[in-house]
Amino acid sequence: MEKAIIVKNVTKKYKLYNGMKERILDLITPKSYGEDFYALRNVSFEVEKGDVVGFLGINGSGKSTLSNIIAGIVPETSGIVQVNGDAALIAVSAGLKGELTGRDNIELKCLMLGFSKEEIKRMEPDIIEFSELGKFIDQPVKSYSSGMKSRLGFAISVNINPDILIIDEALSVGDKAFAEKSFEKMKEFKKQGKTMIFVSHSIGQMKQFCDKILWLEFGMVKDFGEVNEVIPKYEDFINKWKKMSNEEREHYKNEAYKKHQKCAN
Ligand SMILES: Nc1ncnc2c1ncn2[C@@H]1O[C@H](COP(=O)(O)OP(=O)(O)OP(=O)(O)O)[C@@H](O)[C@H]1O
Repeated sequence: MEKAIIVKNVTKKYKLYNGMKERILDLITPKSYGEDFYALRNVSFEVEKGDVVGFLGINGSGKSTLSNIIAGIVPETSGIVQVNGDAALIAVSAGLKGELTGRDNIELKCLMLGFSKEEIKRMEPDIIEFSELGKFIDQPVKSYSSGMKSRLGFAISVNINPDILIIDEALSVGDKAFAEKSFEKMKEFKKQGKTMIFVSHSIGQMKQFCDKILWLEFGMVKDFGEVNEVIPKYEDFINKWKKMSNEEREHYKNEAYKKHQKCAN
């Protein structure tokens, strides 16, 4: 099978600073200040062409970090990321410039992706229609609600028709009607055999839409496999997690981060 995405031993390290002073001191004497924080640790998985893979995990598990790395927006600290084709990320307001109008953002994003002015003029009416922004298309994006930004981002990304589509929580901010229309569009793409990554907290949508699930837990791969195998395990975990006290959750989290160290050694 042809691979669309190969992720091998990917780690993303951030520095956490205790206040502005530490941040500035670290700029002067790099690596002396701040605490290392691993948003992802040794993440490996492969996506076959035409597969729809859902990223699942509780808040802060690294789903958006990994999506951004695959989309080429955030650099990995180490490891290998191979993406075979154009990848477009649809995330809440990803890549939109607030000072520019919606229409200018369409042009800018399409130009950056290598479309000619003529091609953009041809695509523009479909993008505007899909976005349902009406006259707001000529207003600066900074005046848009998060739902409006998400609609514009979604409309641009689906109309440029990329090989790989990465949808990060973009359906959760729009209204129900727009989310349903977008979900239908995604199903259409799936039928066409497009490769997709879908980040959502909606297990129902995952079951309907995804072939495989990557379950991330505190930056590490907890499981990767067929939807029917991984989702029941995730649901069991969520039920346990819901019943845990704050102390129990903290303990669970600390144990997970200890595993980080082990897998790095
Ligand atoms: N620029 C940054 N600097 C420091 N830490 C960061 C940065 N970006 C993300 N993180 C941390 O990395 C971890 C993973 O974040 P990420 O947004 O990828 O998680 P997520 O699974 O998408 O969460 P959610 O479900 O809440 O959207 C979090 O602990 C977050 O605080």
